[in-house]
Amino acid sequence: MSEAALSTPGYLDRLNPEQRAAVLHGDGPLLVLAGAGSGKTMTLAHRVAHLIVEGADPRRILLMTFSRRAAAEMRGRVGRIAREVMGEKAEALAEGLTWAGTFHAIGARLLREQATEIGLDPDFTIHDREDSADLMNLCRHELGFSRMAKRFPAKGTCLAIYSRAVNARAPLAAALGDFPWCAEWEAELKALFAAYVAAKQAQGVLDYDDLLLYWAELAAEPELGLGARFDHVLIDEYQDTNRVQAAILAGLRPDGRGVTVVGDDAQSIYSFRAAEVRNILDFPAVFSPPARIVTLTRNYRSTAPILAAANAVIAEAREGYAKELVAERQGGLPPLMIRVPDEAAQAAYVCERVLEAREAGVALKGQAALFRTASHSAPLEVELTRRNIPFVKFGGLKFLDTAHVKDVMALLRLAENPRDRVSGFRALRLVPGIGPASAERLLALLAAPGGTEALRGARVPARAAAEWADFVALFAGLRAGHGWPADLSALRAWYEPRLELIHEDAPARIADLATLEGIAAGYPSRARFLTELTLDPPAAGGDLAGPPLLDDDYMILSTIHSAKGQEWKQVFVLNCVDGCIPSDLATGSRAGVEEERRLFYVAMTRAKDALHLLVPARFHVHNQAARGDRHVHAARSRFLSDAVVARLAERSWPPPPPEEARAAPGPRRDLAARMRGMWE
Ligand SMILES: Nc1ncnc2c1ncn2[C@@H]1O[C@H](COP(=O)(O)OP(=O)(O)OP(=O)(O)O)[C@@H](O)[C@H]1O
Repeated sequence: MSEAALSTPGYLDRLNPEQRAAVLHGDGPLLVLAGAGSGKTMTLAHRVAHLIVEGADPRRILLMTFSRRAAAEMRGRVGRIAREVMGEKAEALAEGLTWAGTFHAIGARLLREQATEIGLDPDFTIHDREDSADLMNLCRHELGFSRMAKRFPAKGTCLAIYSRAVNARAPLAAALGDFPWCAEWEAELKALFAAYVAAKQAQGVLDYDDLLLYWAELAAEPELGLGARFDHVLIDEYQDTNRVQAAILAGLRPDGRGVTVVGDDAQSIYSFRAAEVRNILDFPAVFSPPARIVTLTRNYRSTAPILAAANAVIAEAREGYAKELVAERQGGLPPLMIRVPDEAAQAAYVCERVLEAREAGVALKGQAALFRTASHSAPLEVELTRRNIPFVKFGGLKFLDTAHVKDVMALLRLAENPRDRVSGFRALRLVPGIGPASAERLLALLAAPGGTEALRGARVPARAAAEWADFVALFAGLRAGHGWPADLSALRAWYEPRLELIHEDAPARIADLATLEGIAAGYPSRARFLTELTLDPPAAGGDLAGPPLLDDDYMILSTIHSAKGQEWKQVFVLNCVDGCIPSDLATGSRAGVEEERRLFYVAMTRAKDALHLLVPARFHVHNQAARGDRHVHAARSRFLSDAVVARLAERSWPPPPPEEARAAPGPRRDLAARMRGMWE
């Protein structure tokens, strides 16, 4: 051990023996198999800090997390731990941890740096899922598949099949096993995917999957030297990685030296993105000698009764999970299963309990309502607003999905890469009078060398003529670059007056763009900004807000997927009924139901002190025509089996009226007698 570590013997004392073993493990491959709330994030942060304390160069540590937020938190934690040991100079070292981020964001940076060596344009732009579906649609149209006698799969389905095939590294026929209704189109889909790949390459765009695919190829070529750039590779939430990600790791570190992966097979919830739980189960045997496994089974988060109920849920999983978690925190009340008549009552119940807890000193930020699908929280959002309880919602409609933000991003992307047709198509049509046909023609001009100049003299429809010169001036400025985020200010100055002409709610949209400019200032360049935001869009207002909002207290509303890795003192799980969880979209297959069970387990294990599982007797059917009023009567979720319910306390809410109010026989107001009385 180095002197620094010896002089501070207390620095790993707060860890338990298994956690400490994981932190102190040497150079061979390591798998930390950690149950919910067992301190895996904490252990990983200590391991990184320990490596730095021991002299590792932080710039040669590759740390992959599930979200940008998780990476930022991890950097903060590492910095704090290292500072305890090394004092102020740790600050600079932790800041050197520049290769911490999501797989996709790191892939994008590495590919840009090595672009010219692997035949990529270093100015490539990245398409989000929607842009990718649009490009797929364009190819589908150009191949004549949109005019087939029999209906050809829609653009989103085509993209899903493509993505499944490449991420699972499976032949198309195998990927079609998950889309049996499309199997008859195998030959056409193959032609379509070839055209899609050619279009992406011609336009200098990469989609999400490409970032991993190209990276896997790059990592597999030792002479390109990627593996030699890093001494340590650490990956969090390994249960949610897919085969391509496993291939990247294998390429970077064929012998497993310096590799640490951390995860929990019982929390694997992303198979719909081709995540492969076998990655973590098979990890030790990939290496020879096999990786060391450290198992963390002490749960520090939840009280014993909450953990007992969560353990009972996962015990019914089809595959057995090896770790039965043991609670460190004894005492506490059993989780509540609350029966409510409907979602309005559910919302009222949550609000009452939240306010009650706040009176008792639990901050709103320590309380969260979790739900399977973003739309499930709508009645609660109304009730919270009515009662003036501030909240921030994670998951669901993203800030970047709004039309005006997409417009701005498209124009910035086109300035970055004038060959990007999907972005160009959107951006050019912002000029009033430019329709689809003109946009196509102008894009062809723009894609040729000297394109920006060619735009100046381009023929445009008469209706667009007045605005055209302004647009070209803006675009030429953006191409040349005013600096960052000055580009965005220039763009806003052009776009916002136009927004005011089109939209009644322009002020709100302009406020969004001001927020966007605030975020932009946090990135060193336009390319980094576009890349990072496209890959990991801010999930909620809270993600975007600067310090003022962060000082406020607000409750958290989150989809269960977005709640991964987090914890709160009091947790409400909404709509614990069949059809919501498990979602009726998943009940078609056993694997689907098993994944929903793990999702329910993730939700329950977020709670530290209090857990409320809400079971409305009827719930509103979502995805129906606007203002539709279909309700269904709901059955308690199948995951709340008798064995699980035995570990819960059951209540009805609102409570039945007191005995005496109910007891009086006969009608409370005898209107019939009044009617008779009129004639007496
Ligand atoms: N050795 C320990 N002593 C005391 N508290 C601990 C210890 N290890 C972890 N904790 C606490 O337990 C809680 C859970 O830790 P952490 O978030 O790291 O768990 P996790 O395994 O990443 O959870 P999950 O996978 O469920 O998201 C945190 O509040 C953390 O501070």
